[in-house]
Amino acid sequence: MEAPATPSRDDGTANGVGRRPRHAAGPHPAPPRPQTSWDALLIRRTMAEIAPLADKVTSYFYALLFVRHPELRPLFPPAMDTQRDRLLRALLTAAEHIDNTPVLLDYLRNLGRGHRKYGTRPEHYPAVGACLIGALSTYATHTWNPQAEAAWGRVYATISQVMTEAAEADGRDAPPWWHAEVVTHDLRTPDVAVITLRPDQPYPFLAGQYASVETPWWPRVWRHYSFASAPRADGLLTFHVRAVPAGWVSNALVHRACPGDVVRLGPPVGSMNVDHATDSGLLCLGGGTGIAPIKAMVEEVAEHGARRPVEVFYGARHDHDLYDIDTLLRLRQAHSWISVRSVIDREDRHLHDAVRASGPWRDYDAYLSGPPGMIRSGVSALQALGVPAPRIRHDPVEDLVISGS
Ligand SMILES: NC(=O)C1=CN([C@@H]2O[C@H](COP(=O)(O)OP(=O)(O)OC[C@H]3O[C@@H](n4cnc5c(N)ncnc54)[C@H](O)[C@@H]3O)[C@@H](O)[C@H]2O)C=CC1
Repeated sequence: MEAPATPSRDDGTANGVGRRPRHAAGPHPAPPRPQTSWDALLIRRTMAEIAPLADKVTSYFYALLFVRHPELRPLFPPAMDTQRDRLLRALLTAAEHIDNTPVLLDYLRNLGRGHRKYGTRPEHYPAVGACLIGALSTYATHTWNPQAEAAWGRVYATISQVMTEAAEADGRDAPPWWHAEVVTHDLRTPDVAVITLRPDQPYPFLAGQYASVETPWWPRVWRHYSFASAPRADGLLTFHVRAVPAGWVSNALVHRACPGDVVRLGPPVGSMNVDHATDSGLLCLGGGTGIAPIKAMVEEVAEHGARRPVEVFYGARHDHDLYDIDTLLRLRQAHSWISVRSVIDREDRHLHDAVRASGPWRDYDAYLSGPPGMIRSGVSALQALGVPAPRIRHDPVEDLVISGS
């Protein structure tokens, strides 16, 4: 059901799909899962049947949509390859969380808000819903029946209602997108740029969040990047971008963008934020350009004024990949309670090994940001050290799996 171009991060192993609701495992444990409803069972049955045919279902869905509604084609990016994966992911997400109302609502509201920048309007939803049901009924030949169709109809009606209401409410006090001018472009390595932008109007966000970015060279192709600084008094925003092979947006931002160019930004999203209600220590693992939100959060803690232990582990494959170490070292110099350790890959020692060796970390809130493999190995190392899962926070790993384009 996910309509136009949901952004993906393409600086590395991109996060190719709409962010899933299982946001940063936060300090609050997830509520117990309610009993599975009949609709949820029917939805999951369909999903299980179409899972092996995902490619066919998504191609058929888009073919139906563009044949029946050619006026919607311009809302989507010129190349639909990455887009194809997103549809199924959004469906799986909705299906997976259908009985977990607060989580699903949060996800759908963000999705609705995020869709404003694509030009999605309320009247587009029934068109998408009819084509979705058309595609599912064509491929879920064993499980499709009137009950399944009714269940999908109800669920889709809820999804579209929540999304349109959220978009409408957001429209009362926020623009659908922001224009932002490149103010500085600093090529720190042959493929990593630190870019500073000046939005055309105030852009409120929290350290740890991210935004989707569209360049003028690839209209309607959006990618996620995290804010690399805490909110600043001058309103400027900073992003770290690595140009990845065949990464449209990342290559444009790293190798083409110059001061004076104007990009578009979607609204801020993400819930990997610092909890200022506690004074627990922060254990931060940043790998490669994943250091961006970690730096933003450390700056925020510093600005907040409370002295709490902050232990940063900055992982990189080679020395020259530690492109932002000087900034972190300056922060450490200014605040005695911040510690910064860089960890260069060795055959027998990676970032998670270094973190494990310096444990136990049981009393810390852990924040991880970087490639999916790093997040997974970091999380298992921390869990093995006894850090409770609710204290381990990161953006959803599933979103980091699909490569950007
Ligand atoms: N640019 C941004 O704003 C943000 C980027 N990210 C993500 O961070 C990643 C950064 O990519 P690169 O800079 O190319 O990082 P990279 O591939 O150079 O790796 C950085 C660190 O992660 C470790 N690592 C990589 N793969 C691993 C694996 N399979 N198992 C264990 N450790 C592993 C490396 O050892 C190294 O310490 C991308 O996936 C990007 O999507 C995440 C948040 C923000």
